[in-house]
Amino acid sequence: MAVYTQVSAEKAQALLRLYDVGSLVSLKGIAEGVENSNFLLETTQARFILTLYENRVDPDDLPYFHRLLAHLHEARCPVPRFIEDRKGQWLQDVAGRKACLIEFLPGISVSEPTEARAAAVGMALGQMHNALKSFTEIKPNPLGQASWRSLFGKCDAVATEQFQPGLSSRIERELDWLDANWPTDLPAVASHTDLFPDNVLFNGDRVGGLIDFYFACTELRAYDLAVTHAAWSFSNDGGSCNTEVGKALLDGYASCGELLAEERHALPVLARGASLRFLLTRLYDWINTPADAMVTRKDPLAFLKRLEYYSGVEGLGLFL
Ligand SMILES: Nc1ncnc2c1ncn2[C@@H]1O[C@H](COP(=O)(O)OP(=O)(O)OP(=O)(O)O)[C@@H](O)[C@H]1O
Ligand SMILES: N[C@@H](CCO)C(=O)O
Repeated sequence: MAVYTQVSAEKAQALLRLYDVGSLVSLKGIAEGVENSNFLLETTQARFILTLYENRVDPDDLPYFHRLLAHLHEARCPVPRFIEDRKGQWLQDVAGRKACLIEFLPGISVSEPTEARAAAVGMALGQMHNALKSFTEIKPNPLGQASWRSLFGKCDAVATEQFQPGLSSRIERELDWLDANWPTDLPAVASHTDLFPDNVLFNGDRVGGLIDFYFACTELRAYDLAVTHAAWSFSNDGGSCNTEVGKALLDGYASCGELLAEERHALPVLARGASLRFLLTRLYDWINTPADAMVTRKDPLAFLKRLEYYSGVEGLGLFL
């Protein structure tokens, strides 16, 4: 349940008095998500998402996310807008947290992607990267390739071995391999870097919303595509790869965005990197989140399985 900070009806009413969006009808905590506290807030005029930023989002990064979403909205990409109050303020203080009122986008997130939906997501990602060519602000990726060794260093060695014997040496080998093979000269653009199925809202097979931009940063755009491939083309546990879904995603991307031959060539390496990134962040969270915490811990091994798949012969064939 991702409601870490409670918001009373009185506090929500006081917040809404700053805006010109009607008065409070209902306020419900949203169970999905693990990073922030999210509420579905309905007024006499419309529905909104009220997000309170918890410890994992640096408030200093919020203006970047605001400018990024404004740019994408201007370019007609399906992203939610931050709502401004009567004074033009979009950032508020609610219950001791930085908070924003955000446009509600209708749609459902899917748990079993089809080829049609994977193609639509690929197209939406390609369109987004195109639109962001004119967004020139640079924000380094705090979870980029250069950070993975030190992130692994923060995962307790004993707990890692207890989690799965041999995992430490497998990760060490992969870190070395990625250091030696990581591409550096590919096009970079502001990227989502976490476009998992739970961050895409569909109306039928049409993408109605791309949400949760709080990992957005400047990255190799083909890495963003590789993350999306790793997130969409496997069963949740990583045990099986749906090659047709993966192909539909890549074809959708190439039809709307730009995929240079050297970017396609680098995808096997980037997909291994993407798998290691989520293996490491999930491992770190697994070790450091108490088993009885309110948050559901995500399985790191689901991304070890993806890593092994991408490292094998079958994995290479995915991107030809
Ligand atoms: N703009 C929006 N329109 C409609 N629903 C939304 C919107 N933003 C968020 N939601 C709903 O709230 C849920 C949680 O949002 P989000 O994924 O941003 O949470 P989070 O805690 O920041 O993220 P995560 O744990 O996925 O990193 C989503 O799964 C979705 O159901
Ligand atoms: N998408 C991430 C969670 C943080 O956004 C994961 O599945 O590990």
